[in-house]
Amino acid sequence: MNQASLYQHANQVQRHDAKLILDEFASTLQWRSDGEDALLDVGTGSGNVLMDFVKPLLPIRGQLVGTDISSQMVGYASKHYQGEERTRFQVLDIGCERLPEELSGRFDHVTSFYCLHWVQNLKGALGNIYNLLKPEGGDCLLAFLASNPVYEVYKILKLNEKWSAYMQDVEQFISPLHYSVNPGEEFSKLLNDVGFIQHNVEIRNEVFVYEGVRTLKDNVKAICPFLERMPSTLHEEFLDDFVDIVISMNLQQGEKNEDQKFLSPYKLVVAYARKTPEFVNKVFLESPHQNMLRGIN
Ligand SMILES: C[S@@+](CC[C@H](N)C(=O)[O-])C[C@H]1O[C@@H](n2cnc3c(N)ncnc32)[C@H](O)[C@@H]1O
Ligand SMILES: CC(C)=CCC/C(C)=C/CC/C(C)=C/C(=O)O
Repeated sequence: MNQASLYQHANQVQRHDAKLILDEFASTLQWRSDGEDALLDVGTGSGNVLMDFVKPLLPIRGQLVGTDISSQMVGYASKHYQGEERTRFQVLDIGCERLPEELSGRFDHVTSFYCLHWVQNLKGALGNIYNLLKPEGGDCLLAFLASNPVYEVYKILKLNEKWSAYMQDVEQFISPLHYSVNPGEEFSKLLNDVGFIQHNVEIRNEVFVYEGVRTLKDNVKAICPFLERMPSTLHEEFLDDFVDIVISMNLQQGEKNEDQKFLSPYKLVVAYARKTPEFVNKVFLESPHQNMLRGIN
């Protein structure tokens, strides 16, 4: 996905989920007492989630780094938010073999919203998130799709000879947890494997309602990796076929008029993890969030 301005204007579900999760975890994140927190966001995209919902939580002297694998996204965010103090954007593939020196071990917090389902090497990405945090401790808040009906729609579209040539590698764009029978347990194990000793992982069953066919198509256009491979003259036909499959999956409500809605039931992984036990022990003694801590492994 490289269409930053499309994404910036058609990311209602992503904004909705990030805001809810940040409201919930704002006081669980372990803010420094000196207000000099450094926070790195993974898969920032066009930047509006980071700037609208994460930046307002950061203390006044905090530093923010937005990162993304797409130089187009980074270019858009840098331009759109130029002049924002203590904020910069840089290209980073969170699945990379070796983290850039200037990022490794520098951060108090790592956040990531709606990115990790794009990364097939989830363990490598989590290892990198662990290593982005300072050696003495830090925490991360991660939210991404375990499953979404969009993946089943892609697989059906690939069977159609009109689209199959553009979709040969469809599995590369399906969440690595989509086929998991217990995505929460699988993700907890990965967090453990890379070194996070304390963590809380939840799988949330959500339903998002897209109001009208244009809203659904715009949201698909903003994230669908296959459209940029085909001539733009085919886009509307591809999207029409997409919508027909959604209807055949009984995800439509109402008829072809103003009342037409599309339901998207999906599973969201929401994970909060801290790096060091000493750090956690201190937090356990001080934290008022007893219900949250009961869930920590
Ligand atoms: C759906 S957008 C989410 C953007 C933003 N976090 C939000 O919540 O609106 C996913 C972003 O993850 C980025 N991405 C995909 N694979 C990545 C990787 N391996 N490393 C870093 N970013 C990646 C994409 O380029 C895209 O901008
Ligand atoms: C009804 C139906 C199939 C809706 C799918 C809607 C949609 C655009 C899902 C996108 C999921 C996704 C991969 C989001 C992202 O990465 O931001």
